[in-house]
Amino acid sequence: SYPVDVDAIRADFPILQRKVGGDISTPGEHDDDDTPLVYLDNAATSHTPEQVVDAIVDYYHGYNSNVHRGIHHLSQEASVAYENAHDRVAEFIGASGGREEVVFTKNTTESMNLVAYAWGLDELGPGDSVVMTEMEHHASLVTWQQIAKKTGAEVRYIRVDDDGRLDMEHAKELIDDSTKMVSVVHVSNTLGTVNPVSELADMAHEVGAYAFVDGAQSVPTRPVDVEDIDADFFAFSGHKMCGPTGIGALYGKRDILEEMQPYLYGGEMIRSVTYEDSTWEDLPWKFEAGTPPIAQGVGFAAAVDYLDDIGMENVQAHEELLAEYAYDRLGEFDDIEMYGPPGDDRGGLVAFNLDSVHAHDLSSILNEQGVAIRAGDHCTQPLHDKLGVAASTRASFYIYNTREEVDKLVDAIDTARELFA
Ligand SMILES: Cc1ncc(COP(=O)(O)O)c(CNc2co[nH]c2=O)c1O
Repeated sequence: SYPVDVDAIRADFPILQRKVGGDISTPGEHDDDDTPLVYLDNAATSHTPEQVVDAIVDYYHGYNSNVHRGIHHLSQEASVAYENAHDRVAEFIGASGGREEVVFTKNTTESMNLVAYAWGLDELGPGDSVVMTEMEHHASLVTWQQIAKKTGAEVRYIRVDDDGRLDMEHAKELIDDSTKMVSVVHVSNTLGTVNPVSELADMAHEVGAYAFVDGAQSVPTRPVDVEDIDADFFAFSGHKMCGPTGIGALYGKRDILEEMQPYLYGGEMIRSVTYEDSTWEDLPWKFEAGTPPIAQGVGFAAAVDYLDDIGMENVQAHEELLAEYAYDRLGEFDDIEMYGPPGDDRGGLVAFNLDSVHAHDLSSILNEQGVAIRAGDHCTQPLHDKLGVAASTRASFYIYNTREEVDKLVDAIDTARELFA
């Protein structure tokens, strides 16, 4: 048994019935596919339930229009749906300020860049520091690294110890009076480590710094309350939480967003424009220049409804059950090296390497058996350098995966082991 009704959930995802293995040059044609799909790449992107697809189709069929209160009926319907989607996402993460504290972006990466450009370029300078961790995703690591180069600020990285957890004594050393931003990943998409973001936010606030949490792997997989954590900013993506691609969110405390200047200019984000200057719309529209991802916003809200119906405590329990099961199964083999904390103390993913088989070769062999996992550095290249490996293979689980699919992963690895023996 599982914390969620896996069979009922799987019925909402027709793609899970797919067979694979045929010619990939004809997307959408599957007549020569014959290998059942085992999808274990959810940290890269999750699948999209019928309920979300239907909401997007209903939008295009029923009330497609540009937003921000055109005079005609369709525009007003679309505006209400798009604005309400902001409220729905805000409610999901415990943002009591509602839509004024949730900016829709393209993805987590754009959310990170919005703060780096709209706040970082103005507020950072020589003598300032931005503190991150060694396990950051490139979305934050490269962004703050480059903004620091432009502004003369310094980036610092909290050490990750041998079992994949943060060295909090080192964090205390790095977060000091020079620190203006502490930007940390909540759940590592490579190690599965769950970082103490509330404690790190407190440490940031003690020195007058902001706390930015990268929630791309946490908002989809566990209950998140941004006000409990007391984050000043929180970023996540719709496509990793049953939503469509092309939409993400930046949560920001209202008074901080109010102070920030936009960094993308154009229509929809202005209140008045003359040849000499312009004034800005209210939050969050000030940060949403141009025609926004309207259909994606509707889909994002439908994805939040879908996950809420399952219950995020149940989503978390299911993922952790599968992560622990996978950690135990893979741990049966001496020729498999796993990265990150023990199986009972991690998010729903396991990155590993099989001795003497390069991650890309292993994932190719697994793919031939229908098992979809990720091989590479998972956009955490510096972390892989630190681990002393060029790449790793990563299995990541979600609400529709089962123990049997973990067993299929283990069997497929066995096939690879024999092939390379
Ligand atoms: C922790 C973390 N931060 C940021 C991002 C960036 O999200 P995006 O802007 O929507 O791409 C990802 C996506 N992680 C992955 C995307 O593909 N493989 C992954 O592991 C992530 O896992």
